Order: sequence, then structure tokens, then C-alpha cells
Amino acid sequence: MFLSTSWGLWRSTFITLKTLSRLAPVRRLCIPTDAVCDAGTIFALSSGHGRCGVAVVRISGPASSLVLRNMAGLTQTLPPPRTALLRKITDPHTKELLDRGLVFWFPGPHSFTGEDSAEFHVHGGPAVITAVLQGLGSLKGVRPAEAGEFTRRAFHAGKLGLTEVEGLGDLIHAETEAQRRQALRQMDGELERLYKDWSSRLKRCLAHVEAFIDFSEDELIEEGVLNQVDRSVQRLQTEIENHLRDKRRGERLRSGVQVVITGVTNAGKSSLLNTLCQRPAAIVSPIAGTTRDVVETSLDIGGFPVLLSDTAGLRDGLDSVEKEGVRRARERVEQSDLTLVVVDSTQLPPDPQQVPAFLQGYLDSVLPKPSRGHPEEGTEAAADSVLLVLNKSDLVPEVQKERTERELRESLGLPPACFLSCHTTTGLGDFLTLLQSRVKTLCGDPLSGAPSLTQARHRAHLQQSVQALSLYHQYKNQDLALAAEGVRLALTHIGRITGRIWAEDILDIIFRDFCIGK
Ligand SMILES: Nc1nc2c(ncn2[C@@H]2O[C@H](COP(=O)(O)OP(=O)(O)OP(=O)(O)O)[C@@H](O)[C@H]2O)c(=O)[nH]1
Ligand SMILES: [K+]
Ligand SMILES: [Mg+2]
Repeated sequence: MFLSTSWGLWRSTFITLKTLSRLAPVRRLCIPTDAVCDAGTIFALSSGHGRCGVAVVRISGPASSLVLRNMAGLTQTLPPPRTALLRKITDPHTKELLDRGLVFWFPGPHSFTGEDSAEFHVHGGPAVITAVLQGLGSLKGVRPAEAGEFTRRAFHAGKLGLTEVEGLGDLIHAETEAQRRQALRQMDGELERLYKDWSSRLKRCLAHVEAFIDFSEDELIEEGVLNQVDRSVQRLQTEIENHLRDKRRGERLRSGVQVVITGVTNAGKSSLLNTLCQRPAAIVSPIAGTTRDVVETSLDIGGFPVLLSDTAGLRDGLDSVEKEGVRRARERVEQSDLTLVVVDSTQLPPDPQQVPAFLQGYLDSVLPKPSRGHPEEGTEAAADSVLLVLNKSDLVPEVQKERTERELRESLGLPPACFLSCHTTTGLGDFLTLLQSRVKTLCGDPLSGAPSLTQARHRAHLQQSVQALSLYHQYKNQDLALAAEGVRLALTHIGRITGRIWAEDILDIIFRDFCIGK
């Protein structure tokens, strides 16, 4: 046959050339030529607002060198790139001294935005900052930056892919250690590399199918090519599906684990919330039905972000307000990742042997069916998503507690249970250890294994990508052109994640979350 030995080499050059024209629609969409934002010179305060030791003012765009020369009195030469230089910083028109500070020069393309950029590091007093910003604003062709505009320019210059941009945004917003670790991996491009690898493999599959369509009739191509594509598509599909089958760990870590406190009235739910957040966030009183609204607070549990909600006690509401509170409470529990079911231990049966059955009945009455896990997931899901808090343990004799604990250890099918006193905080350490391990399981380890899927946007595109690949399988034996379309569609969806193919409105949403000056 024509191609058996030199096929590899021939294929790689010829197919690439031939299929470029067919790939044209994809390519046209993805070339990020000049940015949509105007190419003017922008400036902003990049450090935080409020009084601080040093404030960083950033400038980017073609006039950066002129700005630097003018305001830092550098008429002859610019400073060496990326080197601090102590200068007097003056008003561009009046030449009045505004401050003495460090200036930096970052010539493009080796700058964050890819453009000529500069920075002023001045004293962080509000009057100094205002004077420098006013001076910059008075220069022609120089304007204040919009939120995220520096990063947007970096994206358009090809310095960052979209998932790296999102990682950078997450890093700025990260409030806990685990969030910081996950965001840093994403900003460093781990997710970008994974998705780009899938893209390039899909491109190769597409090129091979296209080549087969074009040349198979002339017997220029071996049958084996399609089998190879089949295997590659199958492998890719499995990889993407495995990545999707992550129990939303990365997304949860990014946005916080939803933990809800529930139980009957007066069990001590609000007391538990206050104990965990160490402040009187919710009203506590001996009156049953005190809490009506959902009371939310965010916590850092061992480096993991938790959004903790206290809810109305469950009972048949006496009035319409309480009924609404109970409805909201049940709704929250259904949406939660983890439910803390609070029991008043003084209400437990005196015979420890009867406690497991009592607790099972209690769980049945306070938990809606779905949150105890889908039937197919069995009790494992229930054990993962519920913790029993046996509160007011200060009112239970020590021997009684010990016997009950022994009984609970031996009983199967109940979620983990823990005695706790919100009054004395006895048992708090054990409860926190349990809570932390649950939260950790729900978020996964941000440092180990493949990078996590972190956004619903990525999930949606990946799901569409997998669906598109099943089109390939559906049509490969009937209509290769349609099968190729499936691969092309899968490629488009992945391109939308990394920003090789984008829609301006999506970019607007992504960059809107950035602060001004980033
Ligand atoms: N002895 C003791 N009393 C507690 C403990 N925790 C809560 N209490 C008391 O139990 C009563 C009810 O506490 P809350 O925290 O308001 O209970 P709740 O479950 O939020 O009640 P509702 O919002 O009305 O459903 C209050 O008088 C608390 O002081 C505890 O650990 N020990
Ligand atoms: K109460
Ligand atoms: Mg309450």
C-alpha cells in the first residue's frame, strides 16, 4: 500500500496543511488580535484602599514611558527595566512635588499586561494617593482603569489563558489556605495545560477524520487511521468524564462548603452557631421558636471555607412567620453539603440501648429524604453529609454519657455523633476534628492529584464537550462528516473554557469580579 512506511511523516505535514482550511471556522473565532478594550493608557491604585505604608499605582499602555518621564523627572533616559529607582514624583503640569517614591519601568512585551507599563510606589496616605492619581488623570490620553482591565489586557496579549485569569481572580479573593492553594495551582496554569492538552488531542483527531474524508476514496489513507481516532476519542471522553466525576470538590472549595444546623426548637442550634463563630451572631433564648430567619456566618475550618447557617427550629409552626422560618430551614438543609443535626441530650431515652433507635427516628423527622443520600449511594452518602451533635451534655451524668457513647460506637447505620456542651465547650475539640475531616473530604486536597474543576462554567462546557463526542460515536459508521462535526463541537467547548474561543459577554462576567487596579 502507498503509505505504509513514510506515512507518519507524510501524514503530519500533509494533513496539517490540508485540514487548515477545514478548521478555518474554529480558527477564525479564536484569534485574539487587538483587544476589545481601547488601547489607551490606563492607571489605577493597585494596592488596597485606606491608609497604608506603601501604595502602588500602576500604569499600562503606550504612553507609560511618557508618563514616567514626565512625573518622575526622567527627561534623558528611562530607568533600567524592572529595577527600583528612588525619584521625586511631581505634578505633570505644575511640577509641584507630590511625594518621593520608587518608580519602576516594565517595557512590553515582558510586562504583566504585555504592554509598556510603569509603577509608582508612593507613601500610602490618602492625600498622596489622590494627588498622584489626579496628576495622572490630568494627562491627555491617560485614563483611570476599569475593574480587571490590566488582567484583561494581559489576556488579550496572550499572557494568560482564561482559566489562569480565573485562578488569579480566585487568588485575590481567597480567604483560606486551601482556597489559596487551589487558586495558585490554577493561576500557574495546571488546569489550562490539562484543557489545552485535550484541545490539541481533539484537533489531531479532527485532522485525521478530515483527512480520511478527503483521501480515503483515493486509497491514500489506511483504514487504521479511523480506529486510532476511535480509541483517542474514547480515551478523551473517559478522561473528561473522570474529571467531571469529582463530586464538585473544587467548586465547593472555591465557593465554601454549605453547612446547615437543624433540629427541633431549643435544641441549642443558635448556641452551636455562636460557639463555632465565637461571637453572639444569633439570638439565644429559652423561648422555643426564637430563630426564624436563616442566620449565616463564614468560618475557616482548618484552612477550608465554610458557610454556616443557623435555621428555625423544626416544629409545627404556631404562626405564619414561624411556618415560613421552618420552610426556609428545610429548604436550606436540602441545599446543604453537610447538615449538623442538633439534639438536646436531656431528651435522650434514659436507657442507652434505646438511644440509636431514638436518634434514627429523630433524623427521619428532621431530615428531608434526599439529604440522607440518594438510594443508589446508600448509607455512605448519609454518613458523609450528616453529623449528630448531642448538645447540653453538661446536663447529662458522665456515666450515662459513657454508656451512650459505647452504644453508639457499636450501632451501625447512624451518622457520627458527638456529645457537646455549648455552655462549657466540653467536647468542642472532638467535634471540630470531626467537622474538619468532613469538610476536608467535601473539598478534596487542593495540592494532590490532578487539578480540580473549579467553576460551573467549566463544568457546563465539559459536559457539552462529552455530549458532542458521543455524536462522533453515533455517526462514525454512517456519516463521517457529521461525526467530524461532533469532534469540532467538542473542541469549541473546550476552547471556550480556556478562552481561545470567547464571547465578550462571558469575558465581561469574568473580569467584572476583579478589583480596579488588577
Ligand atoms: N445547659 C445548657 N444549655 C444550653 C446549651 N446550649 C443551649 N442551651 C440553652 O438552650 C436554650 C435554647 O438555646 P438556643 O440556642 O436558643 O436553641 P435553638 O435550637 O436555637 O432554639 P430555636 O431557635 O428556638 O429553635 C437556651 O436557653 C440556651 O441557653 C448547653 O450546652 N447547655
Ligand atoms: K430558643
Ligand atoms: Mg435558634
